[in-house]
Amino acid sequence: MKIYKIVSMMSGTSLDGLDLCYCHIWKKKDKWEFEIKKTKSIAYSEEMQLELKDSIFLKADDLLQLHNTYGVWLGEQVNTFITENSLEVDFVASHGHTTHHQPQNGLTFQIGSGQHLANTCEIMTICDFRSNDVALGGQGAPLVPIGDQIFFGTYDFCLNLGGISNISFEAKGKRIAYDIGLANMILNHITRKIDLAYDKGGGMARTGSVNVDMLKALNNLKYYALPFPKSIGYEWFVEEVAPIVDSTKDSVENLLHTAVHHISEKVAQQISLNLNTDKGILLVTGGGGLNDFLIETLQHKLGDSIKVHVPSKIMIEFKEALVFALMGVLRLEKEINVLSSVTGAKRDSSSGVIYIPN
Ligand SMILES: Nc1ncnc2c1ncn2[C@@H]1O[C@H](COP(=O)(O)OP(=O)(O)OP(=O)(O)O)[C@@H](O)[C@H]1O
Ligand SMILES: CC(=O)N[C@H]1[C@@H]2OC[C@@H](O2)[C@@H](O)[C@@H]1O[C@H](C)C(=O)O
Repeated sequence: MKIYKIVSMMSGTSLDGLDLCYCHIWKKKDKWEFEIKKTKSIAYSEEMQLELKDSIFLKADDLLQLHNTYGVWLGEQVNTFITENSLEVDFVASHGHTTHHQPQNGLTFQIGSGQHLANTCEIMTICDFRSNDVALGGQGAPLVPIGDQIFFGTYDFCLNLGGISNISFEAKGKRIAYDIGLANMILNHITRKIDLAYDKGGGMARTGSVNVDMLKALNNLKYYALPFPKSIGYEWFVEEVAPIVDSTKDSVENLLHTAVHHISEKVAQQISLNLNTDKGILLVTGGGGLNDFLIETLQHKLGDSIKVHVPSKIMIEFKEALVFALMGVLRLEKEINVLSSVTGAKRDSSSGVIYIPN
């Protein structure tokens, strides 16, 4: 039995940092299985956070430069992670960092040049998992649902509360998934007003109260009324959401409290629309799983028919990185790793570009 040994990396939209995961993945009796062996999170410096956040405004040559230097930086992080833990590695799977995501215009771009990365760590690297699906007319996102199906299929719903919230579930024998909308991106945007990276445990949000006008404006965002397949990027936040938050004159506590109600209301709505059992389990991963106030508010809005399950901190933080490792394995095995039932592409695909160090 072949056991794949992988270092995978994810840099998400909340811009908190880079997640590295070392795992083993193997197939037993036609079923993929995994074990997470080591993990590491590297918080972005304030400078790097700003550089990545503002990358949507860069000129093409500056963006390409960043693509290359960030690729080298990723390779260096792989080297350090391997040395620190004396790891044996077959390949690296890297999501990169999404700077542009406009599937409606036929484009998505994750920086972190695969060739620079592979050359820096001298290990075969698989990355650029989204472009092929967009070329096939799909959203190129979300991609993690293939992992939900293969590794976490016993849950009725899988919810990711990252920078953006997205959900995945089985309906009529098919995996369905889409970005629901806001999550930590809006919460972090609010706390940055007082130079705070995030609201730990939702403690500040808990002490606030709802700003009715802001809640109404957020709930009325056009994206929520669109049918799936659908996905969003940081561009959407800058254009549609930030103006609502920034024009609301209220305390940080009230802004946070309102945003938590909005996030959980939208998630609960999507679940009740797609619930076809009277007792279901919702797996929640992503940093929002560590926001106690958000989880409590969500459970309250969901009522008794769905039990929110928050797994271990490792699973909360590294599930996405783990799934990119699985996607790399599936790519090498020429098995499907992107589902058109989720993205709306012309067909399923085995996506990801393979770079050999040179
Ligand atoms: N203890 C905590 N309490 C409250 N919120 C937290 C806590 N720890 C992390 N978070 C929130 O989770 C965010 C990180 O979440 P995560 O790493 O899942 O996002 P991401 O992977 O960047 O996003 P995406 O999945 O959208 O790409 C942080 O920026 C912060 O807002
Ligand atoms: C384009 C892009 O990077 N999208 C991210 C983002 O962050 C959450 C949500 O929006 C999801 O669609 C996706 O990430 C995860 C890893 C995914 O593809 O499943």
